[in-house]
Amino acid sequence: MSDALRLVRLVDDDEDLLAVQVQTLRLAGFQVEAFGSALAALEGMGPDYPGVVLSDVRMPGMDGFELFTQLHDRDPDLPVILLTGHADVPMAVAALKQGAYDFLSKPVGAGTLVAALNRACQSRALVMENRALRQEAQAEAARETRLIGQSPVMQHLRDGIDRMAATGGDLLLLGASGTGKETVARAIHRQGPRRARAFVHVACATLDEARFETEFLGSEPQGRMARSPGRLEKAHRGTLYLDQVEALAPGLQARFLALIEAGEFWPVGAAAPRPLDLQLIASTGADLAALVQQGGFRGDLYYRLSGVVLRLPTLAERREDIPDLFRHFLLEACARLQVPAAPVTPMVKARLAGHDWPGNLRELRQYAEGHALGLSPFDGGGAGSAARGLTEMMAEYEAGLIREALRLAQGNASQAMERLQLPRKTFYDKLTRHGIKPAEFRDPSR
Ligand SMILES: Nc1ncnc2c1ncn2[C@@H]1O[C@H](COP(=O)(O)OP(=O)(O)OP(=O)(O)O)[C@@H](O)[C@H]1O
Repeated sequence: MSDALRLVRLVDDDEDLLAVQVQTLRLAGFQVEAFGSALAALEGMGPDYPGVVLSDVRMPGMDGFELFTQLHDRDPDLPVILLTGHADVPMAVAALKQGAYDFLSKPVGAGTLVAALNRACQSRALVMENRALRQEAQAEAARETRLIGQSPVMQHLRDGIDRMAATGGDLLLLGASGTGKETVARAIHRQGPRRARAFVHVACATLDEARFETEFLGSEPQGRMARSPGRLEKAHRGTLYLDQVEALAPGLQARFLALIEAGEFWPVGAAAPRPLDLQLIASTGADLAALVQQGGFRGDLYYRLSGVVLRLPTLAERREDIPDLFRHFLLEACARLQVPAAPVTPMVKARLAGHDWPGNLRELRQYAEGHALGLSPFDGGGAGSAARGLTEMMAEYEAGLIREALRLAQGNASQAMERLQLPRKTFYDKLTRHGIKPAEFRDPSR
């Protein structure tokens, strides 16, 4: 049997029979939870129970049929197998019609029992997997973000996304905080052949040895019988996204490298490892090559991860996308917060043009949200207006116009000056005051 969890909740008021069945099933490799009454077996059973139920029908108090009915109400997909004596067959047939998985007539041989439970566990595993995928797809749809932006750097990035989705190769995403690394990783996953499988996000900064074992590998926590699949297993056939890979502790860097080099993982309940099949996307805002030089990151892992690198531009490198992005975030915020669409005032435009947006898309998104709530200047006297005076806003607007002129002139200062109709000295004074360097607007490929 493949990846199915072989977990059985066994219910029988006959202690001797229960003991025999427990032994038979444990020998056959099942994890067994034994209960002497239906009431006890019902305890803690919710729709997320990953196993199956095998119950005797005839029991004092609540009988097996009633137990099945109650379980069926909680989760109609839960496989319940009933063990019946000769006289109970009509009742068992009625239970089948109402959705019981199967019934077995006593006395039942070990082979029949094990085969029926194996089938039930397989069916349960399929249901649980489908539910998990559906949930993931719903969450994905809720998170789904259209990649906004028509700037050349963004077009270039889109080509990279298309290529990576088509090849399914491993990839390193380089970009400052908030430039959209995770969004791009999700876009690659969504466009690629693994879209029906999971996209698993791993925040490397939160991983320590213990969490690597339990949460990532899914190893057995002390004293617990059931192993649950770790994030690695969940990413099998899907995409594994290693966020802030530079934050991976040195010991974990070594373990991680060994794992991807070996290309194997242990699924829950499996007797042997399986070949690991996933698209690995790592992201970093750090200069990993420099970290390697300084001994802060393993060179071998760096080379393994950085075969293909996509660099995400900062917002300052694609200022022409800012108005579209802002409108997108604003509409999204107004819909989410259920407030009327906020107008884009001249002061907002000035801020969009003048500010440097060091926090990139995340900062722009927050600003849009603040504007939707009336917190930006002159939108109703919120926090923003108190913090920023007219002089500051004018300076920002001015800086924005100068940048725009330099961009249109591709860094040529004389042309920019002409556009702005400014004398040379005034122009250069303003550049100094705003810390603007024309060279940054030149096209490096020319
Ligand atoms: N091209 C895009 N178009 C529209 N929205 C985007 C785009 N890229 C990113 N976003 C949005 O910008 C915000 C930041 O993006 P994301 O979380 O992907 O950045 P990140 O680089 O992974 O950030 P960090 O390094 O801080 O984790 C998110 O709200 C995301 O939905």
